[in-house]
Order: sequence, then structure tokens, then C-alpha cells
Amino acid sequence: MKPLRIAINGYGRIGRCLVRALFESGPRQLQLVAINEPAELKTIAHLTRYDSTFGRFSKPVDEVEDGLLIDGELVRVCGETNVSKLPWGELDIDVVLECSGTFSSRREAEQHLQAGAKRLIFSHPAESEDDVDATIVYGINHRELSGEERILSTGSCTTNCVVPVLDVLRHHLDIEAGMLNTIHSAMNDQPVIDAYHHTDLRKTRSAIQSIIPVDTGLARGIGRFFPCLLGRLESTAIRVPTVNVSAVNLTLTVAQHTDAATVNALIEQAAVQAGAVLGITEEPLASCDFLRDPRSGIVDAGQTRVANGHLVKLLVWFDNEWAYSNRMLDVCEHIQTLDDDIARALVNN
Ligand SMILES: NC(=O)c1ccc[n+]([C@@H]2O[C@H](COP(=O)([O-])OP(=O)(O)OC[C@H]3O[C@@H](n4cnc5c(N)ncnc54)[C@H](O)[C@@H]3O)[C@@H](O)[C@H]2O)c1
Repeated sequence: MKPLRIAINGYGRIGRCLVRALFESGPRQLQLVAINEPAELKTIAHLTRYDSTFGRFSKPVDEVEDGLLIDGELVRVCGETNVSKLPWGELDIDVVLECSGTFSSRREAEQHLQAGAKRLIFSHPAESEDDVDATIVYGINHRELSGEERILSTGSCTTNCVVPVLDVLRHHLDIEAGMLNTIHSAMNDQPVIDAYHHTDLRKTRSAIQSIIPVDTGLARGIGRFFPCLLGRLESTAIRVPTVNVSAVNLTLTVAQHTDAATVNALIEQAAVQAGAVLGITEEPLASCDFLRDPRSGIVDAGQTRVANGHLVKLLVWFDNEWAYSNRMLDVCEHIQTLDDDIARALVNN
């Protein structure tokens, strides 16, 4: 099997988490070939070794002439902001993981393909459905990929958290309507203290001093996924002064009469089959306990409530950085098996 050759564009929180998840989570048929990040190599190496959220990287990281040596593997580092100059063709890149957050249209993604990459995956929802060949939530629709798709998105971390839960509830309880409130850790689009940081006035406010409501397209993103829920969901989001791990408060009205024990049992049953994407815990935990949890969403069983048999409320935890990075790698690994099948079919014909 030929490993999938990966490049990371934008080496921030998600970019660096991808590297840790790749090197620390056991063998995968994926090879990190290049990183493109406008920061200095010295700083890139430093932030690879040390991380305020995840601690020291367990693998050795050395600076070499044009890149990093991570656990003995050479990773080319470029600092190119002109996409057409990126060496994706020369490096035979199979997939660019677009984690800069600065690109989200098909036109921009195609520039990476013109630079020689075979595919691109956005680490966030694309501008519109037309901007991608597929939006994938691993564990829910990754098997629908044919291998021919060139521009993909792995949705948002929040979509990955709630879609597996909604999938269970829509099958068993028949969702009529719902409100989703994301309680999200602070992110790099907020300043540490008040600053002219953003056109969104709330994002000019200090991330460490306040609970800050922000815009979210979560309900729209889920509607793209489950057209049967289009127009039935609404979403809000607040940022809170923690650095990682978030939660979604899911409030739904359902057609079937139910109770909290039944809802938890349905999730538990589904979690057994879902593997990495869905979990449930009965322990009385706090957000820090989910740090480095690779599951996309973990239902807090003790917080499930049902009012009047039809109004259901769940709290679902997720490590917004670690779980999402692991899902991006899962999608890459799936693409690698599709490429392998296509290559084998060509040889056999
Ligand atoms: N942080 C999360 O929890 C999370 C979870 C899921 C998805 N995402 C998405 O992933 C993307 C990145 O988020 P993040 O939190 O890692 O942001 P970040 O700000 O930590 O990282 C972005 C990096 O991209 C670099 N960059 C900027 N312009 C660039 C360019 N033209 N070419 C190459 N690199 C460039 C920046 O220097 C920075 O290091 C966003 O779209 C975000 O919505 C973030």
C-alpha cells in the first residue's frame, strides 16, 4: 500500500494538532510531506515541540535546512503566501489539508490543484455547497465517497460533534425541531484583551474576560447534511474563557414519547457501533476531562433531560481541536484505501 502524501496549509491550532495526532496515534497509511505556514521556521519548530494546551510533543523535532525532522522523518516547510508557487506537484502531494482558515471557495481550492495537489480538504465548511464536491462527517457519510472527489470539506468541529447524535435521535425518535447552543472555547479570531481584531464587534472583546455570543452557521451546516431537518433547527454559539474542549447543548422536540433513560440507552447502543465518532459517559466530568478525547462527540448521560415526554435536552462534549484533527486524518486514511482500490482495479484490467 502506498501511503497518502499529505501537505498541511496553515500550521496553527489544527495544523499542529494534525501533526501530533498523526505521529502519536499509532501507524496510519499517511505520510506528512510538507507544511506551508508564513511564520519563521524557528517558531514553527518551537510550537511543534511545546504546546500550552497539549504539553510537550513526545517525538523529537529538529530544524533542518528547508524543513523539520519529526521523529526522524523529513517534512518540507514552506512559507509561501502565493498559492501558485507552492511545490505541490514537485512533492507529489495527494491531499492538501487547508487549515489556514483563509480560503473557502472552489476557485481558491483550485489554485492548490493547479499547483499540483491532487485533492484539497477544507478544515471548515465551504462557502456554499457548490464550492466542494463533498462535505464529509467521518462515520456518517465517508463511505459515500467514490475517490473521484477533488475538493472536500470535513465540516466544522461542532458539526462532527452533533451529527452522530442527531442521526441516532432522528432514526428512533423523529426530530420535529431543535435548538443547538454551542459553548465553545476561545479561538485565535479573538483578542486576549480588547483590540481592533475583527469586524464582528463582539470579537473585539477580550476572550479571557467574558462569555461572548458569536455567529454560527451550525444549523445551516446540519441542514446540508440532513435535508429532512432543513428549516427545523436553529443555532447559537457562545465563546467561553477556556482554551480547548467545547460542548453543545442540544434541545429537541421529538414526535415519539420518550424519557431520559431511553434517550441515553439509544445513544449507548449507537456508540458501541460508532467507534471513534460517538461516546457516552455517566461520570460527573468537567470540560478538562475531555482533553485529547478523540471521539467526535460524547454525550453526558447525567445531563440528559426530557420534559413532557417530547422535549429532549442533551449535553455533548468534544475536544474541538483533537477530535476534529483525528477525523481529518480518518477521512485521509479512507481516501487512501479508495486510491488503493482504484490503482488495483487499473492493474487488474
Ligand atoms: N481551532 C479549532 O478548534 C478548530 C476546529 C475545527 C476547525 N477549525 C477550522 O480550522 C481553520 C484553522 O483554525 P485554527 O484554529 O487552526 O486557526 P489558527 O489561527 O490557529 O491557524 C491558522 C494558521 O494559518 C496560517 N496562515 C494564515 N494565512 C495563511 C496562508 N495564506 N497560507 C498558509 N498559512 C496561512 C496562520 O499563520 C496560522 O498559523 C479555521 O477555518 C477553523 O474554523 C478550527
